[in-house]
Amino acid sequence: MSTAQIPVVTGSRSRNRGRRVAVVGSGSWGTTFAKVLADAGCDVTVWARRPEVAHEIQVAKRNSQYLPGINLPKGLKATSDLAAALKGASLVFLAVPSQTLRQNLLDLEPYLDRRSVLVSLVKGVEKSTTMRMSEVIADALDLDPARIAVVSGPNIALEIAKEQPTGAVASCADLGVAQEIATAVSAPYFRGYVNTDVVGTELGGVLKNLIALAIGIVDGVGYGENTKAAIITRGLAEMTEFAVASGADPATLSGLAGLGDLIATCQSPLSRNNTAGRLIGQGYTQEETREQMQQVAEGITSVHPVLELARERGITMPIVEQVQMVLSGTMAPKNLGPHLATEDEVPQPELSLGGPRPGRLRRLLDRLKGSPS
Ligand SMILES: NC(=O)C1=CN([C@@H]2O[C@H](COP(=O)(O)OP(=O)(O)OC[C@H]3O[C@@H](n4cnc5c(N)ncnc54)[C@H](O)[C@@H]3O)[C@@H](O)[C@H]2O)C=CC1
Ligand SMILES: O=C(CO)COP(=O)(O)O
Repeated sequence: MSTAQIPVVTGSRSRNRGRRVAVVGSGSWGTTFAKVLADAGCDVTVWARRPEVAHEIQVAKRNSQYLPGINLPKGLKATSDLAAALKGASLVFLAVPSQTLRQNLLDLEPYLDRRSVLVSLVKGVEKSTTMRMSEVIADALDLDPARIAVVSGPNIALEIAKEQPTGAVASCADLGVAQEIATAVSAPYFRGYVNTDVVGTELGGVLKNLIALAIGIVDGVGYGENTKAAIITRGLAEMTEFAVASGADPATLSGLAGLGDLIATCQSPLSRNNTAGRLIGQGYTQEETREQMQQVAEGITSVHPVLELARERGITMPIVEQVQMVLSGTMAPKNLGPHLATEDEVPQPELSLGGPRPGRLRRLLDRLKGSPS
């Protein structure tokens, strides 16, 4: 079993009794995820970099900067002391910006229990190395793959903080560990699914941000639903081809961590990537957009490394390339469109389907298996 998404029974409160977990990062996702874990019955401590944020969560059960109006569970604990946060935690969920993760890992290493599992909730790649977050964890801490996992899905933080139902995929090379994580996160309004395709699950979250930037850009220009539907459909094809060329199972990209997250992020005005794209489409510069955004928009940092990896893997990503051109100011936002083929690409009959290209995927899979294409 590599990619089938197996739901884990909800209502796991009793199964999670006494399960100590930590969440590193107290922005919108770290705080929301800590609430999910607490509502699933886990004993949760969230680590905040800023003592005043830890104090507000611990005492007032609020995080007014990132989740205004949300009451956090009574039992949720918070601290700015990493050692205290990690003490006894069997699962350590990481919800910090992708570019700071490596340093955060080095900071937490001295306090990490040898048996605890590190679970990335982060949807970016490290710019300086082009590594996915699970690769950064392995590289920084030299851990066995069975101790590294990811959780990803259609998870707009504020909606989940309001207990609107959704789910996510917990993925680990060790299926038993993935099941344990899915049980830990299964709250009444949040369902955990499992697979062992870490690459596909993780890349779904990274790549949908780039397509959401494109959607925001054309939204900012004023284009309507046809353009957006075409970008989403062709975007999924680009995501799938890139992921498969990276070793993922194509089925993962059709699931919650791929298509599911793509839909949520492209449709929601709450998405930071979508919002950043919209500002750029409206004519703000990248610098002005960064200044206006109070939160992390991972896609902006991921565009360059993803295109670098695509080139290495012989993949064309026309939409992502256009996003890069708009961001760098070499293409006007109004010219971004779902151009189906670059000039040197002769459309094959299968392109007329407009969706993922089965022939191309088969050739990519053959190439990875070492079969003649
Ligand atoms: N917000 C959401 O809906 C979701 C976010 N994610 C992912 O979660 C990750 C974290 O994003 P958010 O919580 O949304 O971001 P955010 O912008 O809401 O919060 C970022 C947090 O990181 C902290 N931070 C900044 N520099 C830091 C450093 N050097 N060390 C430690 N912490 C630092 C900030 O103080 C803040 O608490 C991102 O990769 C994002 O893609 C994943 C799913 C949903
Ligand atoms: O990953 C997310 C939803 O699943 C959040 O997307 P944004 O980072 O664009 O807000």
